[in-house]
Amino acid sequence: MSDSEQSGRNHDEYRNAKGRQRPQARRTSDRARSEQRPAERRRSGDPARRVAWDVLRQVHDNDAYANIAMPKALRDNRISGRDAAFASELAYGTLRMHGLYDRIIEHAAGRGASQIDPAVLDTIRLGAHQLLGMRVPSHAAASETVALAREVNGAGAAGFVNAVLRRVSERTREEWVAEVTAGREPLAALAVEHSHPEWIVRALRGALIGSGAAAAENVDAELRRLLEADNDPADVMLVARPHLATVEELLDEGATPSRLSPFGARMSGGDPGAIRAVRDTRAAVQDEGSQLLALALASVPVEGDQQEWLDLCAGPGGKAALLACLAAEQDSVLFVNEVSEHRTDLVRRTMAAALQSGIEVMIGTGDGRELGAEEPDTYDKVLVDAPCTGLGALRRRPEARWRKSASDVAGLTTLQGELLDSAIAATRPGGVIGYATCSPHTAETTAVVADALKRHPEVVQEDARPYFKDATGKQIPDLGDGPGVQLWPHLHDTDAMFFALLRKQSTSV
Ligand SMILES: C[S@@+](CC[C@H](N)C(=O)[O-])C[C@H]1O[C@@H](n2cnc3c(N)ncnc32)[C@H](O)[C@@H]1O
Repeated sequence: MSDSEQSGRNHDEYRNAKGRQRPQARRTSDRARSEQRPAERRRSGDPARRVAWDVLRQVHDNDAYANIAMPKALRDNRISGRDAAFASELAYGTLRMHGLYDRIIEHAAGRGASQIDPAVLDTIRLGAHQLLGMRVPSHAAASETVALAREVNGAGAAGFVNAVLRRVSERTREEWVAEVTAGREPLAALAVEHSHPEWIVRALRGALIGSGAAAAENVDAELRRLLEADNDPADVMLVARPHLATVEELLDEGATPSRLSPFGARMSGGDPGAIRAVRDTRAAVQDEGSQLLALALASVPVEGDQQEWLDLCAGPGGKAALLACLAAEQDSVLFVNEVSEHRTDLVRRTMAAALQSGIEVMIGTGDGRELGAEEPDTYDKVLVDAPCTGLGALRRRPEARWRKSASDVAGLTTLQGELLDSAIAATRPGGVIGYATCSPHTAETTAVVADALKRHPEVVQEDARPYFKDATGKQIPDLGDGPGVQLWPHLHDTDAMFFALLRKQSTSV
């Protein structure tokens, strides 16, 4: 990227693009509520359950993301404190677990889930989660959900909801699991019990073995732990961006120190947006795995001063912001590229404090697949945090598992390979490439890297494990057989991030 291209991309084009892109049309989430008659609204008496139902409908009807829809719904309905925590657990837990609940509901209702009106099915799912996944007393779970059904589904549907929930409440969760998994093949049974699509369970099992996190004799126990971790709501992790904020600032706000990242802090409750350092982007929400990846790439030795680093596909910029701060520490500069103008805009917002503090960052929009040909042999370090299925972050995105399909993988691996080719071309001899995914699927991780190594004899893979240190400087355990690193929710309490370290040889082979 030349300076003139940079200034064009950074300022004028950015402003033009921003001017053209109007905000998305407002979601119609409140439609059902506003259509209700006041008398009906009063009868519901439980705004928290209603909010949970609204969020489920937005997710299933409008493809909304629950963790974006929920805070807005809570704000709009002025729900806070324990009620907000209840509504969130109810909606997120239901979204995660409805793979299991639907099988139970089918038994209890005597018909397939697809034969139940989707809005009614969501109400029953909420009731099932209260009965089987939360400590809500049975009578309250049933009566409050039937009241909700009366409000949102109508009196006729409420009778059906009542009958189904009464049957659901007749057995414990363990008894239901035994009932609905009976006769299924072991992985299919595990998929139902832990509410994951079966193709994902198979992919995770393959990844546990492929990365060395499990062997044939213990893989099923490890897989079970992993699936349980996916269903366990993860604490919010924060990063104090170096030189912009301190971990102490976050601890003063009630966070606790993180175990792995020296810049991390853990929040077990509360709203990260209420923290000043987060609001002004000196700190941010960022999984520890992502922090470790950026720290690892920053710490890999590459000869030469005043280096140029590149984040090839950077939106929304979480790793780029950390890398930019770490680059500045080494008197180096980060170049940031992202294909989507909207996401480049997000990168700028993520980077606001870094940019204001004078940290030099060059931000541009372009197809990362072309950048290697445009700027060959240029960068000292290149990060490819590739678009992927996101199977490593299922614990953070309640609905994500149901939105992916096995057929998504092939298209993504082609793009991942092309981005990696371009990153290799853009790296100067002697420089390094960090290839990362937020998925442990071996087709997206080791297979993409192995194929790239076949195409590029000028590149060798190095052991990335020595660069993964905890907050005290000790080697992090259980990183797999190497040379790539695979993190796991059940082993590291991080998202299942993958990282491979490649070095372009100084002389061509
Ligand atoms: C996994 S995300 C990166 C996350 C980012 N590193 C962070 O920590 O915030 C992958 C990004 O790649 C971008 N992308 C997809 N195709 C691309 C391409 N051909 N060139 C550049 N970026 C691309 C996507 O828009 C997305 O923002």
